[in-house]
Amino acid sequence: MATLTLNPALDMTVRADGWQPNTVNSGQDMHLSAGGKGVNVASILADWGVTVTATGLLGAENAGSFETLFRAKHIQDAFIRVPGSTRVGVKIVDHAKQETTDINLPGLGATPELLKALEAQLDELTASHEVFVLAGSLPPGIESNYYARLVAKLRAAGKFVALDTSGPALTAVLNADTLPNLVKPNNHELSAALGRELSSEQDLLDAARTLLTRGADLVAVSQGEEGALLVTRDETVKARPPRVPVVSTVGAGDAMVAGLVAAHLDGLPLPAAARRATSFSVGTITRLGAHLPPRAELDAIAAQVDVSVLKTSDRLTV
Ligand SMILES: Nc1ncnc2c1ncn2[C@@H]1O[C@H](COP(=O)(O)OP(=O)(O)O)[C@@H](O)[C@H]1O
Ligand SMILES: O=P(O)(O)OC[C@H]1O[C@](O)(COP(=O)(O)O)[C@@H](O)[C@@H]1O
Repeated sequence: MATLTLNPALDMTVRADGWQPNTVNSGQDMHLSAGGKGVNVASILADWGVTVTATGLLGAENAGSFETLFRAKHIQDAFIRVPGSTRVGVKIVDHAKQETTDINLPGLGATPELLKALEAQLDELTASHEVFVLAGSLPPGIESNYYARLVAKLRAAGKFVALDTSGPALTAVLNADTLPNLVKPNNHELSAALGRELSSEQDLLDAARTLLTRGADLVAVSQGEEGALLVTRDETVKARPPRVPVVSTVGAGDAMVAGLVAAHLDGLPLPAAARRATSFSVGTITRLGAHLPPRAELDAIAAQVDVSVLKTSDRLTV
């Protein structure tokens, strides 16, 4: 399978317990990790034992930690190198309050020449890969309908396509004629993309079901520590995570996408897919960077995920 990251990020996680805005704070620790949504999905799927190719646009000047990650996890590096440095993603974690604050920057601009090279790379990968994960924001220079057009192209070629993005790029996909097989917005991203407040779980379910009638096969709406709603045309599942000591929530959503793709590859039924995806997310937030814990720890987390199958007509309480 292949992941596409048009806007990777070198995530700088600063631990500053009890930090306050608008004042001077002391930090305890700093950690840099190669990230960005598709990179994280690739990293977690590789931990699970899946053969992964990672493509996209990567700044040539600070590619080292990405290359180290790809080598360590045997991820095939199909990134197009871009002049300049990949953006830094600033993540401030407060272990005392169990809070994570993200500051995501715009990223390196793409040029028509780079997009041409990327298109050729994607065509080559289409010939040899069946599953594609398109993940993360679009950098400057890429039109907001980029994913929408790519989803149509990949699905016309018979590929399984998963999408995790936000903002205008998500709006464009959700309004297009061809939807991805799997879409995983969080509740805020889905509200913003549809331009209306989805304030109850019933609102989220209704929105998800509309996307299913328009061609998606699985809509997973994640809701942070509340868990996630996973909806197919036949079934609706709510997966609630166990409470864990959170090191950083960065990568929680990417881990969920990775878990859902791993479940798809194994043909798991929806409740088992929900359990696996949630265990991947919870396992990831107990450590820095997008990495799965050892198998025994992951299995123990999976056993603690609360999965309930809802009737289509069930009204949920928030
Ligand atoms: N604080 C938390 N405690 C336990 N599980 C969490 C927490 N935050 C996120 N998760 C798990 O990670 C999943 C994805 O998280 P979410 O924050 O919704 O994704 P995203 O990173 O895309 O916004 C959730 O469905 C949940 O299972
Ligand atoms: O591409 P975007 O939307 O700007 O997000 C980039 C950020 O998302 C991450 O992939 C984490 O995503 P999630 O926490 O949503 O799983 C970071 O590694 C990266 O800094």
